[in-house]
Amino acid sequence: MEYEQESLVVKVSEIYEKISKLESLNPSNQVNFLFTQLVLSCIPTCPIDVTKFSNRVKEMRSKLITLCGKAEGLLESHYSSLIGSYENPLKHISLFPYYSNYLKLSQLEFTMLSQNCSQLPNKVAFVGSGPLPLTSIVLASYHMKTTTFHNYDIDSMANSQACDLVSSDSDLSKRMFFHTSDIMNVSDVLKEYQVVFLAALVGMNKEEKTRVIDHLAKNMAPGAILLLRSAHGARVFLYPVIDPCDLQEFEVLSVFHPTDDVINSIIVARKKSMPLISLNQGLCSSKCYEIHGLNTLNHGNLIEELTIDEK
Ligand SMILES: C[S@@+](CC[C@H](N)C(=O)[O-])C[C@H]1O[C@@H](n2cnc3c(N)ncnc32)[C@H](O)[C@@H]1O
Repeated sequence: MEYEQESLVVKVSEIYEKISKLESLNPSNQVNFLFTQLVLSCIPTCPIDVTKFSNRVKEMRSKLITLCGKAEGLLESHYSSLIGSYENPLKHISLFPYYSNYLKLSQLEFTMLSQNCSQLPNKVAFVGSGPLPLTSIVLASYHMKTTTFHNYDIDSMANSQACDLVSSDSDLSKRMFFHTSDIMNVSDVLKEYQVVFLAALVGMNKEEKTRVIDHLAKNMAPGAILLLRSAHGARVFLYPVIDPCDLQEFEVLSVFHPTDDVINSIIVARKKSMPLISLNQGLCSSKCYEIHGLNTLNHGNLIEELTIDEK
């Protein structure tokens, strides 16, 4: 393991040790300080191959992702309650400390979607919308003003909080729907959505996430778009990673790895209409492949059309 990766692992491990000893993951100065330190440590986008980690580091990473997921859920629930206490909650949505990150992430996801869809979708699903469904709210408010959003969450409390945020808004209350279910139990209706968004925290490891992806592949309509969140570089310590080869039933259209404070990578893929020999097929044989980026976004970041040289 090169020096840069080694020192990163040491830093992340030290922060993990402190986080794992916290009494509670509810928002507090101490929790916020540690997770801010963790995120800042994981900003570098130096390529990291998680398959090369030792078992000890793999185990630490898996536990850390779970702790991050719990803390993110508690943070979103905390702010959803606070924002929901106002008469017009959506007018106070920017109280969420990472609202500007969601504005950027949603802008990027919309840009990538627009580059791969000939027209705006009428009906989309967001899987893992949570108590503070910011992506759906931002997309519906600023980018997709005629689209209906069907938000799925396994947690009825999360949906109840989310519903409270939009119920007083004359527009979004008619375009945002919330369904309480494990997405693994949702099948036929999935073929009605032209686009399915998959949240980063649905499936807390590659096995769980690929099970969800395979379920979506089985039930989405041919030609429908799957937009999912992954992680790249040091951010692999915060979220599970999905590689193009994990999307065998899809044609991977573009991959985006942010280099700024937007943490998630974005993958846009289209459900294959028929068994095609696709660009991302066969990548499972060798993990060491390069995705060459074309700097086509004026964000100074990389959006990577899939030109993959298999090594
Ligand atoms: C806390 S939100 C965070 C959303 C975050 N912004 C992201 O991109 O992941 C993640 C939500 O996914 C939900 N979730 C996890 N697994 C799920 C599943 N199998 N089906 C439906 N919802 C699920 C959780 O209940 C949680 O509310």
